[in-house]
Amino acid sequence: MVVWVTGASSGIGEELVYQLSKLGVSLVLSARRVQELERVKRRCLENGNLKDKDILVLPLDLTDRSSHEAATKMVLQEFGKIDILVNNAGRSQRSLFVETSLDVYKELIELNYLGTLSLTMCVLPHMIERKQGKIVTVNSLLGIISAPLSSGYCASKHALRGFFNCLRTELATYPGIVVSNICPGPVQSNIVKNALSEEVTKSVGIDVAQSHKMATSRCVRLMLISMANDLKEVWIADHPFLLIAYLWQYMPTWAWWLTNILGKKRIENFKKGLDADASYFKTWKTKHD
Ligand SMILES: NC(=O)c1ccc[n+]([C@@H]2O[C@H](COP(=O)([O-])OP(=O)(O)OC[C@H]3O[C@@H](n4cnc5c(N)ncnc54)[C@H](O)[C@@H]3O)[C@@H](O)[C@H]2O)c1
Repeated sequence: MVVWVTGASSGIGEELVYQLSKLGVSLVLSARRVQELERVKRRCLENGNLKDKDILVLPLDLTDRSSHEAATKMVLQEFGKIDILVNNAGRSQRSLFVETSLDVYKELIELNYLGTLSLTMCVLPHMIERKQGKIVTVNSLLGIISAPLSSGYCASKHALRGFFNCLRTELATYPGIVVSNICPGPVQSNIVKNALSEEVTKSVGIDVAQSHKMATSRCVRLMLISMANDLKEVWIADHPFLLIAYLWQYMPTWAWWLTNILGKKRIENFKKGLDADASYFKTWKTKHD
């Protein structure tokens, strides 16, 4: 199998290629920083069952849509096929709408939404020709629910979920092509550190507490099980996050009431310069450890 993973230089994407390398699939590692991708490749070779020729480092900026066709051709030249495209690259947001430049919203849509669509558009004709393949998109619980300080991120992830649910129905005549939305809750990674803030040139930039988040390895293991079983949508989270997602799905009026209460605290923390999530989840975790 040939698996192409975007955002393979960090977090969920990085862990995903480590676990995939142990399964003996050929890998294409994409992100913007070639040095980081080379580091990840070296670790895949050290820990996995792959040889140098089985891993292609392919630098790619998801927002540079004009480069996506050539990148796809390069993968096909190298391996002759693409079995799975994992649309994983993305950025989050930590800022209030009233304080945020419209450019931040544009960037989140360009990267998380249009960049993902563009790469999918390049790869899909090849899957249609072979009548098989998997398009796996790392969405988020924030593609289902919404939380304050992430309005642009939520919008981009909701858009992605709507798009891929629609694409799946357009591909109904190709039952060998699987379209899968993976929706994790909080997972340990650099997502908050790399999140956009009020200006497009400004990211959060600091390490935040991660102990209330799911271990990256656990999230990726559950992703792989979902992929192996062709699941169409997967919610990967512990409680209370999973419970909140169920509330949003089945009892939205209650969910909005609860989100207003929790959200108020989140905004307070943010305004004090604290990590928006850590303080109240720390209390919850201590009670339940
Ligand atoms: N960590 C979480 O809590 C969490 C929860 C739900 C969903 N997600 C989603 O998981 C995916 C991976 O995020 P992560 O948590 O590993 O964060 P991360 O910041 O550790 O990794 C993000 C990856 O995307 C890449 N990337 C960013 N901008 C890019 C661009 N313009 N072109 C190409 N690559 C680019 C980064 O280089 C990095 O490799 C994202 O789509 C994110 O929305 C994360």
